[in-house]
Amino acid sequence: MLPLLVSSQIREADAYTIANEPISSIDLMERASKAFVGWFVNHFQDKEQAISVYCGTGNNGGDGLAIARLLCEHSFCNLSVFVARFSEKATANFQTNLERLKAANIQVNELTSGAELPSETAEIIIDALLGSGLNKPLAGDYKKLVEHLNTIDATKVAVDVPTGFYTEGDIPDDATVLKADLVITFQLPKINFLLPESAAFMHKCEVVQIGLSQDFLCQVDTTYYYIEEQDIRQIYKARGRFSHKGTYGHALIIAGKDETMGAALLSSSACAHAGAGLTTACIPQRGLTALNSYQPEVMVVLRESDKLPEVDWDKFTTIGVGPGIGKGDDTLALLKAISEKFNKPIVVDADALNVLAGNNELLAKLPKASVITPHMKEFDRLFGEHKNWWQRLQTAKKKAIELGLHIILKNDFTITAAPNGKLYFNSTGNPAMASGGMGDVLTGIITALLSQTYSPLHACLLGVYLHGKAGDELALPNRMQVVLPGAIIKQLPVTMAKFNS
Ligand SMILES: NC(=O)C1=CN([C@@H]2O[C@H](COP(=O)(O)OP(=O)(O)OC[C@H]3O[C@@H](n4cnc5c(N)ncnc54)[C@H](O)[C@@H]3O)[C@@H](O)[C@H]2O)[C@@H](O)CC1
Ligand SMILES: Nc1ncnc2c1ncn2[C@@H]1O[C@H](COP(=O)(O)OP(=O)(O)O)[C@@H](O)[C@H]1O
Ligand SMILES: [K+]
Repeated sequence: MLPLLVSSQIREADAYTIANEPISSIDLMERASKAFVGWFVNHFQDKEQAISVYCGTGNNGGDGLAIARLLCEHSFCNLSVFVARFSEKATANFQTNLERLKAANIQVNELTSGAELPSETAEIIIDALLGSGLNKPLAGDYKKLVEHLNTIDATKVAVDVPTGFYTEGDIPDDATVLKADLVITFQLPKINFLLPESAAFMHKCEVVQIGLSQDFLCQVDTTYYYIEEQDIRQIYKARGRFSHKGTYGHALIIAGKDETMGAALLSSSACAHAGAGLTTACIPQRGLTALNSYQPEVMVVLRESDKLPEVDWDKFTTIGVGPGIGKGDDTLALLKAISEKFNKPIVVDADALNVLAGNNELLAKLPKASVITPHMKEFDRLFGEHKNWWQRLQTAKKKAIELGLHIILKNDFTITAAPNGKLYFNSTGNPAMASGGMGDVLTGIITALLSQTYSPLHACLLGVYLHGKAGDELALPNRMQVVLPGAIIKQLPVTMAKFNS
């Protein structure tokens, strides 16, 4: 899995690579700039297009100058280069690249403090003003320049980080940030790129490799990881010969009420499709016919509204509870019964979470290492209002450790917070999946994986990945705007089949 680093660790990774590869700092910058240009020339093929490159005087600016020189070498010669001379400071690599640019006879325009900003007609603006070295909100000349660039109707491509964007931590509400159409970032996505607040400042992000030390990246101590297909391949277990339904456990889905029976159908159907050996749904009588016709493979334990269902708890490998179950006292009674009678990890979602929000002491009594799957609103109901996603990450980490639970915070890049204090970002899923019932399917999948004796952490990582991957396989090739939960369910065995080799 990819470790995600905060900016101080990125600097350490640069320094470690320079010292141990070894490679000089200027050559590392050249490599980064070549990686940027390599991606750029493959995707922007019109060499006549007017391009303006705006450079600061730090290393991000140094990249910008090197990029301008390399683009010229690739025959992009309708180039204008601007250096923002807003401070006396300049890094040695910036200086070297300025000299190289001048030696290549490329003209540089200097923008000085307070001077009038250039009128801009370029079709592409490359932003190399500030990168991961940002240490305070933009103010004064930088702020003015970025505000000016934001008014210009051009395609904006940021080098590494959009100027003014905080790569980790809180992004102030009133921050001035360059609005990039595309960010070509070095080596690793930056943590805040994966949070919804970034949407206002970047439309798309591409990661290019610059060869930072793998030794460093393998041993770095970080909280944040990005899960990729190769990690899932290691987690996924193909079915063995001589296995039978007993091998894959018996999952109990407790869900549904009259008005929201669909949630029970979706989660129990997803559970069966994701490979539980047996699936039983605990639902009200009124849902029986619907369930039998929708998914005849699923068995039933009936539930009356004012009475605890008669469940032979020991019979089940795991439980998924909550989708469409309602927020009544009967849900509370059920959760209490589960916490007293069941001691293997379970999945708790939706209304069951809303009931827990009013009965926080019960959260600590859930079976050890259980999984809760809140979306943002459910998360805030459980743990209090948060002003942004960075704060939610910190709470998720703290609560996962404190409660000994796995917290799946659902989002574009769904985050699993584990009791080991680590946060894992998922890399699959797309906006076509933003439709009601999608979370119910996820609950069914994770319950099925627990039933198949995946560890709770692996069940979370694999479940979230497969759910998003099924959605990607359906939506992306056909540019579909909407994929319904039922379609994801049907796709699951196909998605899983690809991991069987
Ligand atoms: N050898 C290396 O260290 C490499 C660095 N790279 C580039 O270097 C960048 C980081 O470079 P730097 O650390 O020089 O930092 P930046 O170029 O991001 O910033 C330059 C300086 O601006 C000042 N600054 C910060 N916030 C400011 C603000 N709000 N207003 C005005 N000035 C402000 C700081 O003193 C900072 O050091 C990366 O984003 C990447 O583009 C790449 O070339 C890869 C290799
Ligand atoms: N834009 C998106 N990108 C990736 N995944 C998404 C997106 N929108 C929704 N999803 C996924 O769909 C699911 C929605 O869950 P939830 O909000 O609980 O739905 P519901 O309550 O309707 O069942 C989550 O797993 C979420 O990650
Ligand atoms: K930048």
